[in-house]
Amino acid sequence: MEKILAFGEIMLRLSTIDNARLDESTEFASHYGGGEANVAISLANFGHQVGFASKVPDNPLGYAVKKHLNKYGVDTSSLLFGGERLGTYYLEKGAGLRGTNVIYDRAHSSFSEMQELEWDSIELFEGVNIIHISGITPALSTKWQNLMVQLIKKAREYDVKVSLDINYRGKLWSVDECGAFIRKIAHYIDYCSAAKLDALNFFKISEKKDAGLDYYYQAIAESYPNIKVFYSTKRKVFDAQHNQLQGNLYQNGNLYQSKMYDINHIVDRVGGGDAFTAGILHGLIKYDDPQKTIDFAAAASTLKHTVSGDCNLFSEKEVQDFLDTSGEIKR
Ligand SMILES: O=C(O)C(=O)C[C@H](O)[C@H](O)CO
Repeated sequence: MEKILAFGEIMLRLSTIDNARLDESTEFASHYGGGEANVAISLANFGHQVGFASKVPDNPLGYAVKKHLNKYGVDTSSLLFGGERLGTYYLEKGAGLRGTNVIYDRAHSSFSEMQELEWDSIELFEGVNIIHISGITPALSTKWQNLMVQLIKKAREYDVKVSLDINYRGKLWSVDECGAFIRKIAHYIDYCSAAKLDALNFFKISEKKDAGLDYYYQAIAESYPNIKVFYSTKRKVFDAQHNQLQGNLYQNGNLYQSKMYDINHIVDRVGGGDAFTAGILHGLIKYDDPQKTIDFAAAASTLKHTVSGDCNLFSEKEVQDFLDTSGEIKR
């Protein structure tokens, strides 16, 4: 069985209730969030062997994170304890035309303050086939940019494939900073989330009139033939509760697309991309069929929009049932 190791920061998420503004909120719903942790949990729910490497404070807040991950079957033997605080983020939930707003409170967190990779590489990569990382971690500090390069190179030494979700976060760093970093590590990546804007902004591909997504993937692959799989979602936002979503997967020179889902009652959109990424990794590991993989990933992401919190809570069978029945009552 393949083992995946997700690596990144996990945070406490405090969300406003009933779409209240943050400054008038007297109570918050609490969840845990973090792009890579969300992927780990979703993969565990699909039945994979998955670990999560991070650092949280050595206090009840950190222990609660461990319990949260363990509840879904995520291995926490690489979860370190120490440092000052658990990163937090606030989510002011949007409604109608008012979009959701994220406010980070993660400076000086145990994870972001790490000065070196505190793991023993042999233990960290023991039995691991794929490491999943995202562009959120290097956005935390220049120190983390250096550490990520070290981590990725180590992963390659141990013959571990590298999955990167670019996950650009404009509140953490600039497009230029992100692009410079992505181009620095791109030669070491096997699977990469990227859409047209990522191709233009981060891989510096020139825009070509009327070119389809496959043109951009092919152009990136010419410079980085090591990237075997590209994937992205195409999203049309009507308002905070109504989006359309379609999945794209580029493999072996071909573009595969899912159907376009009309999600007209969004409960919580955050983590939808992570659910999609987990669906892609699941498909790459389990199905030797790119069309099946993209159909599964888009369905998994669509289902995620129906539950609160960052994590996708559906099993492989539930996603498969949804693909087969599309929302019918099951009796
Ligand atoms: O934005 C971040 O840094 C997070 O990791 C929080 C959320 O979990 C993430 O954005 C969801 O993809």
